Amino acid sequence: MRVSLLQVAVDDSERPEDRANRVVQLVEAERESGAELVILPELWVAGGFDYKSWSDHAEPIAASRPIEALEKVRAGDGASPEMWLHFGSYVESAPDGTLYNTSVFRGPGAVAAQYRKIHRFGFSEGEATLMGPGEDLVTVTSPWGTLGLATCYDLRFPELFRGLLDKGMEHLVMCSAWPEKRIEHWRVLLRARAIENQVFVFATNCVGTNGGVPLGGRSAVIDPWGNVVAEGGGEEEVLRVDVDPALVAQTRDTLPVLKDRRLR
Ligand SMILES: NC(=O)CCC(=O)C(=O)O
Repeated sequence: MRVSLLQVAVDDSERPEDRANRVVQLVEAERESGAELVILPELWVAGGFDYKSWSDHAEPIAASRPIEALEKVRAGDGASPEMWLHFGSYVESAPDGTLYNTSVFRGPGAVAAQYRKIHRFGFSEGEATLMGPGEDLVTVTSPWGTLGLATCYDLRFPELFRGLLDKGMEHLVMCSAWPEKRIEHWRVLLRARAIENQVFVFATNCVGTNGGVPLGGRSAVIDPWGNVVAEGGGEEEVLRVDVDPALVAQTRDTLPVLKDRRLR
């Protein structure tokens, strides 16, 4: 399973359209490198903390130009296999006008999923006041096993991941815009979610300064035993890993703690 995590710089100094064009090229390069699954971060076009611009970027998922451009790269020209792509998340405008922080995931053929972030960050401002909460847990069936989707602040709510586990999750795919200030929480919680659910965690964060908030990077791949397979630094970069998805079943057989769960 060859996975690429694109730790994108989402700087206030770069125009979102320029960033979108740049990221399409980065994804193209991952396709050429042989990646099977590519994962982008949270709100990488509009910016996770540039709240004031969100209404300018809000649109239905079906009308998003960055998604349309990335979909062409994902699907390819038919000469090589279609990729699996987590497009990151976007400011979705729903038909009733509500905004959501919505992740888009697509794979070969008809594989398509959308996840509206359930836990909104910001307390009395930002996402918590400007966006609606998602209601549904989302999993995707893949050749490597069942993928569970989650976004950033969700990481602090372990019951969400138990819910995904009960839906068959074997690998967790996360997109984030997690600030540098609390990056040690991110690092600990990613490992905790991997260990307690015995899953691979593939978590892509942003870097750069967005809405004046420095973002922390440290995108990571954690195996089901809790080992850090790869971890990013604090600059834009691509993490490329080749992992064996069978490690999930092996870990669950070796240390069958999930069979001892008593409360559901
Ligand atoms: N974009 C987010 O959800 C940020 C979450 C965060 O900063 C935190 O949980 O701390």
